[in-house]
Amino acid sequence: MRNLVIATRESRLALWQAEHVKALLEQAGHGVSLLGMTTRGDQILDRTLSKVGGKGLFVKELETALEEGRADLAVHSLKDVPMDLPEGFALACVMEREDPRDALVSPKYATLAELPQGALVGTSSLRRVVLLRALRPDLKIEPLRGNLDTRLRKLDEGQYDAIVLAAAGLKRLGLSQRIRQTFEPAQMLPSAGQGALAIEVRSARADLMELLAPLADQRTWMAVAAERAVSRAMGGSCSMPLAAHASFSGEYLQLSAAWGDPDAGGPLVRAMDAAAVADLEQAAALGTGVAAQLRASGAR
Ligand SMILES: NCc1[nH]cc(CCC(=O)O)c1CC(=O)O
Repeated sequence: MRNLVIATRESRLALWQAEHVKALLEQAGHGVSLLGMTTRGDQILDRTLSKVGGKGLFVKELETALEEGRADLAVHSLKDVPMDLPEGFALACVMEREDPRDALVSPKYATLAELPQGALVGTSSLRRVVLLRALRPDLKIEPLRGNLDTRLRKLDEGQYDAIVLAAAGLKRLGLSQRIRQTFEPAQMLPSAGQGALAIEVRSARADLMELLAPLADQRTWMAVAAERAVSRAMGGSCSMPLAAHASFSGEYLQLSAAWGDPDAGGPLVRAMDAAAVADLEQAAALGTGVAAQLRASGAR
């Protein structure tokens, strides 16, 4: 029996996710321990992430631990993983997806529609800002940063009338009773990879690739491969308000994407397509095609 070390951020959500993978590996007979660490993304709490360097901020320190052999694997919310991993790193697997939708949390109001004119909504992503603006142009939308507990505390202190965040994080932490409304993808399209967990290793570790393969959920992996191909083709970074969501209906993978101009506040550009998809390459091709449609409709 080998001992595996999981590098993880120390937010409650990141620790839950690392513990989840640890439990699965232990069930498979492996010894597992966690190596907790703080990333730049956790330290910078006063600025919108898109302004300070984006997704990589949450994964860099974990990759250094893998590189230095202090850890074997890193567990990430796939949404936070850059489209192209640095040379020498690879995703060993993408796991079963939790709820991919966004959720409204509010002490006072049960739905977005119930919010009064000009109500103050907190959210941390440009994607949510442009999608919220499209649904309710009257709302006042302010940045909201910090881990889940911090965001909920700011709401409870009365700094916002409502906040919008990922349902998956709330559900994983046993906070689903705080969700007042879950937005269907047609209403508020999720971010590429939202709700899915991914395990990153050094590409050279074929032993780990094999050991982790049973944790993969192939259909989730294909769906997020299509979503991430949209982001990649659009030059995706989190400074781009881009949404992409795919789900299977039988053999068919249905992919929708939306892009909004953060400055102009103009209309959203939307695109969708579906195809029979049986592997990651076909899934990525579907995503590339949808990105081309977005561009043809004016997305940059
Ligand atoms: N960017 C932070 C982040 N990364 C992953 C999740 C939620 C869990 C998930 O999407 O898997 C969140 C919180 C949020 O967006 O509200």
